[in-house]
Amino acid sequence: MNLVRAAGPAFAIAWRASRVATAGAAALAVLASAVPAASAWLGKLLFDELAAGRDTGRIVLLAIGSAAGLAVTAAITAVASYCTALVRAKSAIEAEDRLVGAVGALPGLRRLEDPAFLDRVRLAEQGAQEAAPAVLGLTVDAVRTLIAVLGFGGAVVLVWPPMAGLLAASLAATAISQLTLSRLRTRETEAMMATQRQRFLFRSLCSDIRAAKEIRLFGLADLFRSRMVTAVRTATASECAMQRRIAVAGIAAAVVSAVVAGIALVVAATGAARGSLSIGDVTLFTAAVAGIQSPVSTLLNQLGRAGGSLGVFEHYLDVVTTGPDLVSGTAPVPPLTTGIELRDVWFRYDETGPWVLRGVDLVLPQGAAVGLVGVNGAGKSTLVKLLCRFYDPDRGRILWDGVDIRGYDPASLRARLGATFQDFTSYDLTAADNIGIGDVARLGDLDRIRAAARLAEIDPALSALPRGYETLLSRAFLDVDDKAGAALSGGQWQRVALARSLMRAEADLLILDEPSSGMDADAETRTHEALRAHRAGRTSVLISHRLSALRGADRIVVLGGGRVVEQGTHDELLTAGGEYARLFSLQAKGYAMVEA
Ligand SMILES: Nc1ncnc2c1ncn2[C@@H]1O[C@H](COP(=O)(O)OP(=O)(O)OP(=O)(O)O)[C@@H](O)[C@H]1O
Repeated sequence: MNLVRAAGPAFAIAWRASRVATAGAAALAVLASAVPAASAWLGKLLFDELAAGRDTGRIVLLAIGSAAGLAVTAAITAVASYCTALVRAKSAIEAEDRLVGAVGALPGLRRLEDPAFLDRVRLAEQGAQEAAPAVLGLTVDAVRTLIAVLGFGGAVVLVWPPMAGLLAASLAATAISQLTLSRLRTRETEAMMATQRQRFLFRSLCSDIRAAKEIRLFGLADLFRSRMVTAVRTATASECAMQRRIAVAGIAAAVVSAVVAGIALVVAATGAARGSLSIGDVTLFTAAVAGIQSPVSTLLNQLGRAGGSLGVFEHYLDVVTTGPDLVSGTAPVPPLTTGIELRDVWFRYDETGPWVLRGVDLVLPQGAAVGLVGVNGAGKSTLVKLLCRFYDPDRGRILWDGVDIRGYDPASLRARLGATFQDFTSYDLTAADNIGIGDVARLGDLDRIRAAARLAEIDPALSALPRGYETLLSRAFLDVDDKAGAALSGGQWQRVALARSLMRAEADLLILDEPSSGMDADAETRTHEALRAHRAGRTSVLISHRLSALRGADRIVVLGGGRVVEQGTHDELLTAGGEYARLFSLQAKGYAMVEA
């Protein structure tokens, strides 16, 4: 059962997060639960003394004792609540840390592209926050209930034994309804994930600055809003149906409890009228029925909630225990001496999808600058992703100096690469950090950062920012300090991304996927001149649709139909008159027409 599999790890999170607060919350809650029974017993003695009309001093003492019990319960409960809040806050940090760590440790990209896995991560976040406090609350309530049942149960059995059976029946009914509801809640949460995904997608689109221009220009706001509202309506209708079921179950449980309490009162009152029970017995008996019913129904309620939370927590356990999405060796990657070879590499993004690479054979000799060419969708970026080992080929092998890269530790492989991706990231960090994170070990090395920025032709622009390299490249804090941030243009961001990849000056392989697509003609020419000098004698792959940028490459490889269709130097390929020559002359013709 879910509850059993998940309860131990959930409690372990609370325990690891704070032993003192967890133990404190449990001990105090248990202590607080013992006081009402003692208080009720003092109440019984008080009423018996009153009925007998004995010693006033004793009556006062019993009254004070009974009242003090209430005050002590309230004080202990308040401290226990504080400890529980502490456990909740610390467990959330502990669980989130493990969750983010587990997702970040996945070596490949496949799981992160799987919507079902992403839903699971979202559910895991929810489960991570709720499960540990829920289990702690459940444990505390279970002990409390046990004490209350033992404390009050004796009184019930002594006064009228059949009452115990009646109580047990009413509690069993509540237990069944709560457990059914908890299962329903979990199933409901899981079933609504696709709708929720749609809802958040459209909601975030409506306020996303990157989409704002197109949304306004194409008048998409109403379309996206209505799609979001449809998703919200579906989710809300489902939530309302669930709440209706919860309400019906709650009414049924309340009716059963009231009937049982009513029977208890009738039994006690007729017993007292007949003289078989004292007034104290009556107060104790009625207090006992309420004293058992209340904690047991709280426990069952808690059981229902914990069941729901633990059901969701199962997703957390699945995510944090998920195995790596790439099977790898642990050996560190040695420096490249001969070259990298792709041997009959086949690849597709999913098992039923079309093949993107269909038997690529390619050698990237050590020290050679290789240019990669192909029409949109030819598979150039995919090939780069395989070189970085974000995925493994479905067939064939990629060899690093003759050794399959699957035998190496992926982190060690990536430490030997420098790369600018076509869809690079713009980080809300300072200019220095935006470049420095390209080599985390040199994050504070401003000389190195500036050298990389100079190579990418972005140093003057960054130096001129209000706080130079310490300026935050984000508008997130401009409301509190007008010098706190700065916005860069698309081409400037691209140069920052390029500088980031150049931080690893000693990289064994430098990959540049369209590093200058957003730059103006001047900047592009200068950047490619600088890169040409930088790439000389280094192993590099440059992808560019601007074929003139690849002219100086030691080898140009043309991808087509998922294979290498031709390769050679610029001159050799022009002479061959194949695909490259066709593309090159098309571009050259375009420039000639512009000049004419
Ligand atoms: N993450 C992905 N999941 C599924 N299919 C993908 C994914 N990324 C790319 N593809 C598909 O793989 C094919 C090759 O894409 P890729 O990005 O490698 O092409 P490319 O040669 O770099 O194109 P471009 O010149 O437009 O950048 C395309 O048909 C694309 O739809």
